Amino acid sequence: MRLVAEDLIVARGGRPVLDGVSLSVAAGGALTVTGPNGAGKSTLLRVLAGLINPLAGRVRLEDDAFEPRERMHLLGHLDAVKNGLSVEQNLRFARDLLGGAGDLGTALDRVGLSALADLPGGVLSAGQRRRLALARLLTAPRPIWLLDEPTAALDAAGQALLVDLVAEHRAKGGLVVAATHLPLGFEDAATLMLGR
Ligand SMILES: Nc1ncnc2c1ncn2[C@@H]1O[C@H](COP(=O)(O)OP(=O)(O)OP(=O)(O)O)[C@@H](O)[C@H]1O
Repeated sequence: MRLVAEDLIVARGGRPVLDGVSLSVAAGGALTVTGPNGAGKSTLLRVLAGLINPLAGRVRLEDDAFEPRERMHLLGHLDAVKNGLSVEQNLRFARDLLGGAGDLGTALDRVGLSALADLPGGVLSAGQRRRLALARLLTAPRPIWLLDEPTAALDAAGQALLVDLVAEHRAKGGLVVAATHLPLGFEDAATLMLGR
């Protein structure tokens, strides 16, 4: 499988944001998208996820029969935690919505949230919410991970966990596109600089 975007031209609010952006990431690969505030990193991830239509250009998967958006996880700025559901219920809801079958307890254990499984999502700290978002990647496996500032709010152990999860995902043939201002420590990641 290969994720390919060709000559994307994207406007938001009537202003040009991306002008002729292309990328190609093979199975097992990682691409880090960098650039100053407002350069269009989040916009690019949303276009890849099929949530924003480009004015021109296209996103496609090579060697894969599915629609790109059916194969992707977008981990965005907002961690989409439902405050009234428990941590485990939140994870079950997301898993079932995405048609996954991963074990909830195993995923919560992996991200360090087992002891909080029965707490309401609304009381989680920012880093704990981000860890819950990482658990969603595990319970509903999809080959393409689109990660927007994935280390935001994560402590050092959480950042190391992210590096491990990404390495395991790539070893299984997954691929990752991550928007970031900080070095993420992903091995052999290519870089796309926007806004230059
Ligand atoms: N819903 C929207 N309506 C209009 N303009 C928008 C909208 N969302 C984003 N933009 C504009 O698109 C441009 C790119 O925004 P985007 O969030 O993709 O940048 P970014 O590179 O991710 O920035 P940051 O580093 O600050 O997170 C910005 O100028 C922003 O103001």
